[in-house]
Order: sequence, then structure tokens, then C-alpha cells
Amino acid sequence: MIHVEQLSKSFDDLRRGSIVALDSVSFDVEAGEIFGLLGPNGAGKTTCLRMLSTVLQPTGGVATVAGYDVMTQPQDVRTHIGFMSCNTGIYDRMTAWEMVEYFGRLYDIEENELQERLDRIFTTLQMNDIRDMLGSKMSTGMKQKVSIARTIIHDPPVLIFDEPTSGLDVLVARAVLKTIEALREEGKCIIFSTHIMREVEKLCDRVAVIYKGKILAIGSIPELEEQYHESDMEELFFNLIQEHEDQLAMKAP
Ligand SMILES: Nc1ncnc2c1ncn2[C@@H]1O[C@H](COP(=O)(O)OP(=O)(O)OP(=O)(O)O)[C@@H](O)[C@H]1O
Repeated sequence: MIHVEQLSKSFDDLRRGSIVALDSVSFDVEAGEIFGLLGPNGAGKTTCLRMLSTVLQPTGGVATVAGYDVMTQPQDVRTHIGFMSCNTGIYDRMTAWEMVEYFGRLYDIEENELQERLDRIFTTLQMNDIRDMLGSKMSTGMKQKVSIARTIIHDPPVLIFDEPTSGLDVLVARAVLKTIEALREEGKCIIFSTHIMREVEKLCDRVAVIYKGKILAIGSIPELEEQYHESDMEELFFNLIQEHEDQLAMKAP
């Protein structure tokens, strides 16, 4: 469903010169799977997800999403994905229902089908009590639910979540994670970025540890624990980063 091969992205930064935000990254994600990108700030997670959602153009490598090439078929990619980040916007002057309906209409969903989907999503995400609430009156958690609803209204096979729980309290974060789990049960292909170890342990079928634009390790958690002889995910993560830093230091002139 998602195929990424040697994907790279450099930015020309006025102050810092050329920045390699992502460096020859490769992975695949299947339907019915949650794949985590785990890395600290600045690791390249957002850059990777933005390229998969066609917001940014790669400077090297290839990526296909639902069979469509992000470079040559961006429009097809866009109709087959739902993208949500922690700052996906909510309109103050629209109700929850109007907002999700509005996004459904942007995708040209037939009217009867749209109303059925709205009913289903509002029930599944337990949003019926905020149906008529304006964006300006919503709590952060309510806004996050509306963001998820608008991300899935066109029933895309691929879902891309960029740090979806960032800034949320534990209760709302838990509800968001439960929703993502339920979407996996529906057979969605899900890629999810985070810097929170526990989220990966709870949710992800496989994970890529990403640091300074490179994938340092990739696999299921049991696979990684076995490969690196470390059962504590946090220790494993720090060890991988330390090892990478040591290698960089050895290469430095
Ligand atoms: N538009 C840009 N211009 C220049 N540099 C950029 C740009 N976007 C990202 N970068 C740089 O690329 C690197 C990777 O950033 P990215 O936002 O992908 O990391 P991240 O893993 O998502 O981190 P965070 O959790 O902080 O969002 C960083 O060094 C960042 O400063």
C-alpha cells in the first residue's frame, strides 16, 4: 500500500546551507498495519510524511501510495489518503457536522452516501453530542475528533498521522489512539509518527527508528528486541542513537 525506496529530501536553508532532512529511507506498509516512525525532534518524520502526502516533492528516490506515484500522480495519491497532523485546522464558524460534511463535498461524495457516512462516523467517534457545536466552542479533544472525522470521510485506504496526540491530555490522547486502532481493524494502511515510546509499544505492528534523516532500525518490537538484545524499548532507542553518534564522530575529520 505504501512503498518507499531510497527516499531523500534536502532543503536549501539560508542560514544552515543544505540540510539533508531525509537520507535514502526505504520501507513498506501493508493494509491492516500500523507502521510507526519513531524519532526525536528534527529526525525527518514530518518531512517523510509530507512527501507521502504530496505536500513536498522528494529530491531523490521513489514513493508510491495505494499504487500511485507521489511525484507523477499526486492527485490520485491525494484522493486515496487521509492526512492529519496535530495542527490540522478547525473552522470557528462551522459546526462539527458542517465541517465534516464540507470536506466530504470537496471529495464529491454522492449526497445520500455522504449523509450515511457522516452518521456512521459521528456514531463511531462518539461525536453525536457535538454535532451542532461551533468550532469556536470546542475543546482540544473535540477538535481532534473532528480532525479525524474529516480525515476519514472519503474512506481512504491509507491514513497518515503526524504526531496526532501532540499537545493532548492523556484521556484525549487515549481516545485518538483507540480510534487509530479501530481504523486498523477496518483494514486501513496506517503510518503514524511520534516521539513517544509508549505509543509505539501500544499501537504499532512495526516501527522504524529514525534519527538525523536515517532509519537506524526497522521491524516489529519483538524483532527489534531480539536483534539488539534489549527488551527495554527506551534503552534500545538511546543505544541506537548513541551508536549512530559514535559512528558520525569516527567519520568526522
Ligand atoms: N522547509 C524547510 N526548510 C529548511 N529546513 C527544513 C524545512 N523543513 C524541515 N527542515 C529541517 O529538516 C529536518 C527534519 O525536520 P522534520 O520537521 O521533518 O523533523 P521531525 O522529525 O518531524 O521533527 P519534529 O518532531 O520536531 O516535527 C530538521 O533539521 C528541520 O530543521
